Amino acid sequence: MEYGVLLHFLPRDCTGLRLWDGGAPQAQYHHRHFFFYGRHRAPSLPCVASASSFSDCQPVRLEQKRRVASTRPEAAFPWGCDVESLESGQILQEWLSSQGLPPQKMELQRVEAGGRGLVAQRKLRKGERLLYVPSSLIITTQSEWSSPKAGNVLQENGVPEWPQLASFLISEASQGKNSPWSSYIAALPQQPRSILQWTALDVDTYLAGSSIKDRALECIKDVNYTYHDLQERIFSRYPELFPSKIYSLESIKWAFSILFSRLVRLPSAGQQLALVPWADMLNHSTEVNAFLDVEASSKTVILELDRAYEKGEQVLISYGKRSNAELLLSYGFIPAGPNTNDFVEVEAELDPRDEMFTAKLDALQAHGLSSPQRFPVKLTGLPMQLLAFARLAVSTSMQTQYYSQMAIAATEKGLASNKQQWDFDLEDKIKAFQFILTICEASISNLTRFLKGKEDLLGDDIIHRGTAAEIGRQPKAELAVALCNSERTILYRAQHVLRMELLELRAKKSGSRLGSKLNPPSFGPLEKIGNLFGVNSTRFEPCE
Ligand SMILES: C[S@@+](CC[C@H](N)C(=O)[O-])C[C@H]1O[C@@H](n2cnc3c(N)ncnc32)[C@H](O)[C@@H]1O
Repeated sequence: MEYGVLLHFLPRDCTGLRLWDGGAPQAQYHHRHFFFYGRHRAPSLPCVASASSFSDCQPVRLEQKRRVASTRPEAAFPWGCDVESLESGQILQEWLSSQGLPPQKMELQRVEAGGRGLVAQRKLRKGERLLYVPSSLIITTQSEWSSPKAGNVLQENGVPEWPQLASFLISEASQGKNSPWSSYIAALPQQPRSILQWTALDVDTYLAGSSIKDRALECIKDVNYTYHDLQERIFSRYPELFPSKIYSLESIKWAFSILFSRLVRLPSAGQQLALVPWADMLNHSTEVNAFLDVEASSKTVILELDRAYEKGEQVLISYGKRSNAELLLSYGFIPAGPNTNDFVEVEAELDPRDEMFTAKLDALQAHGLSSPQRFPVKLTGLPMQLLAFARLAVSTSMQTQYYSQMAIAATEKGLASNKQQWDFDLEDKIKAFQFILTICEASISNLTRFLKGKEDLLGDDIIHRGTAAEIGRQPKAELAVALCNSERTILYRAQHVLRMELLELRAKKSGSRLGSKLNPPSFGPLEKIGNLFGVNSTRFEPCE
């Protein structure tokens, strides 16, 4: 995963689509940038308030919740099904079989977390290959439109893949039974669970405590901008092909939510983006490493199992190495249990009262960074880049030539080329660790304040629940609480490590032997994923 991606995990590229090449080379559920013509050209949107207009971390009041509930939009289109509908799934499977999908070893069933999922009908071996969805049954930008003229207009106007695929879905959905994809579309949820189903007020209300709030608002805004761009440049110019009643903001949001939560990238097909019917009924697990891809010999989409399954067990795949916040944004859920890919973004900034502020800022900007700058604190460790930034921020040196070295070390590239950077003065090291501890503690306070405010709304017990079973039905407040709890867990771990580190450093400074007597920290139920911050392990690690 690119470092830059972690800092701006919905990367913006105003020239059009920029895809996020995250994680492993295998196929991943692919939620990335779909921006059409660039937000600067877009009209301002009354339905989406700007991030800065929202207050931070206000306790949520019941009246506010009622207001949110009463403004929730009704589905403005007749297609799709209830998120738990097995009947439409059955019809889908029959249609797929008639079109060449071979007999399956999994069956669509209701599952505890995730609505519907694919369940093994017999014992499945590790390494076994499943699915074999023929290429004629997958949707890509190359798929033929039932209304070829509409498809051609988008191609001729250079509309990027994401808005093209979204328009394809709407076009086919609007054809009803006349579309060859009608059985697929009928089995898609009418209310897919991405962040696009949240209003800006929902985000402001429920994600006020989380580092993800601004990203969520940006994401909603971006889809709004994309809709307005499409409307202005395509739909309004060809109203007979793109009637405004059908190509509405609501249907664009539905289509993007479907893409957010179901689109995959197929590595062996030149990284092609695709919707793969049937395969997209598989739910995600943070603990598996199985992905979809095209099998060269059969030219079909397959899943190779990375573990065995018993009959009746739900088969799971990986949507990629996603943090809980990313899973909430794209897929609308928070996984149960620890997620080793989880991280929370913290914001580090230079002190504007520092007399060397301008020189330090210049050094950062010369290397593509800024102040404030966001860094991902992962469940598995703190980023070394953050330590480099902290070192620059607390440096009392007037020697500006060192600033550049520190700024380089705060970037992904600089880290590899400068291994000597951590040999800095003990006093500066203490200050740098204290700087990071203060940032983490400020975020912890923010989250704690938010979670306390939520108690009124959710009842005392909910703060301690947050399991997949409870959040299976996805009330927004519960998702927000689960997210804030997971973010706070990461920050508590970081806080613990930093405090231990500071104790050691201060002991070293005062010549005491205390440092050598410290025990490795214990993380209770999270111990399962390893003593990640034990004294011998790396506490700071490079961002991937
Ligand atoms: C690719 S679809 C999977 C099929 C989906 N369950 C269905 O019935 O259409 C992705 C969606 O499934 C749900 N999902 C997947 N994995 C999940 C999990 N581990 N926990 C809760 N929901 C999950 C989320 O709503 C997500 O947006």
